[in-house]
Amino acid sequence: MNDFPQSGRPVPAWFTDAKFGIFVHWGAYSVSAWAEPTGELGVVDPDVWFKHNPYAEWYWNTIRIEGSPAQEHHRTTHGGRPYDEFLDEWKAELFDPADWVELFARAGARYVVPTTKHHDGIALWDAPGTGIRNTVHRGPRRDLIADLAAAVRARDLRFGVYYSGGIDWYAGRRDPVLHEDRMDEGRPHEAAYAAYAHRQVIDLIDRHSPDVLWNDMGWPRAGQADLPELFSYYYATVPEGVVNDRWDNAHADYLTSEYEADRANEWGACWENTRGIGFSFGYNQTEGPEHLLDPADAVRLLVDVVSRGGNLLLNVGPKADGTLPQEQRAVLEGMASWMACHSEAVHATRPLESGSADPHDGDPWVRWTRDERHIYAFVADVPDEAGGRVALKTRPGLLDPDTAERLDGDTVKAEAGPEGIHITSAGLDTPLPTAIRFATR
Ligand SMILES: C[C@@H]1N[C@H](CNC(=O)c2cc3ccccc3[nH]2)[C@@H](O)[C@H](O)[C@@H]1O
Repeated sequence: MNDFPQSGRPVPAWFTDAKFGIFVHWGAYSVSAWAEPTGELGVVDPDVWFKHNPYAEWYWNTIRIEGSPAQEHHRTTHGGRPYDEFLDEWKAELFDPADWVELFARAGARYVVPTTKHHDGIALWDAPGTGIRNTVHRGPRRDLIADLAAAVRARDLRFGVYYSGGIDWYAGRRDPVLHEDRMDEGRPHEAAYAAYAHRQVIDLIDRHSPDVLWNDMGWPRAGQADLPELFSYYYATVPEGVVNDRWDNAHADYLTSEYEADRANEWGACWENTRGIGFSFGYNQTEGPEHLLDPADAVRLLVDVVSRGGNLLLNVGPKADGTLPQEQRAVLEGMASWMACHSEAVHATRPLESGSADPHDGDPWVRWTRDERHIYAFVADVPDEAGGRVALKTRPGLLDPDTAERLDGDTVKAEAGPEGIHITSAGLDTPLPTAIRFATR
């Protein structure tokens, strides 16, 4: 958990209003595309995590752990050959950034954040200091970041960059990380690496003026004294830019949580929860439907996060050929269908004042958002035997029952009740939430 106050700089309204972003983890690890679907970060026993890492983007680390199933898989499937060869095998021959971005936009995403350099040190652009170990000179032979940035901005979405400043198993020349207690041993802190990383982040700023600087796993100690200058340069270049909280407590415009880890960061003016659609960020071919969110799960996650004042950064892990896995597309398509009539209850809303209306888990499932003139109740899983009738606990006088309207157009009846508002409407017995709009008194 971060034990420092957020920067105090007001978070730009575009970020607080955005509510929903798409993370993209794409790399040489998308060729191996293999991990054990062990479970969620923050739920899996840390003693189990690294040897049975569900993050397919950690493949190079996991195959170097003696006795790991990934090591056995790498031996039997890839003959134990060097990880670096996956960069040359990665062709991205079907990469169509406009197709990706159209789906992201329809799903309701307002920003997109691709990995520019993950822990394996392979850059998805012609990054300074990388020589030919990047996707411009090998494998795809394409500046994947520039191509995606152009498509994102052409669709009027915001563009951010993920950069693994804290871990670089190549430039950092580090042994595998075996346990979270020894995570720091896997991190390079030398001045040479710090200068290398600093120069690359400056290059990304110069090339793309990214709206989000999403660093991961901290920053090399030898370079931390230079971070204030880096952030000043960033804000001078991108006045509405936002910086996340993973710079070793140096600075943050907003805090992040990941799956169930660091959930204590979910407070304050704005925060962001990130996770994959399954248990991995990089594409993992071993994941089946039982490991993935379905559209209702994804919508409920988004609504719950937004109702508590956060953003959701939901990840897609493209295949090596540049296509989005069909099962991940299906989740975003489901979100797009729902968002078509629910966007107003999500984007640019705020949480309700605490105590004015109760969220509820179970049957029914209830969450709330508001804007200047309306309050939105999201309802799901209303038991059938209740005949579609559900009591919403609200502060007396908060809502005008006569103004109730379902955003999907179906009919709803509302009347004042002893604990707030009673609504009666058919078809609320599904896991997919339905929003009911009320005018505020
Ligand atoms: C977005 C996500 N961020 C991860 C950073 N890792 C952690 O924050 C982390 C790993 C871990 C393992 C045990 C206990 C805590 C941990 N945090 C990366 O390691 C992932 O590959 C991915 O990029």
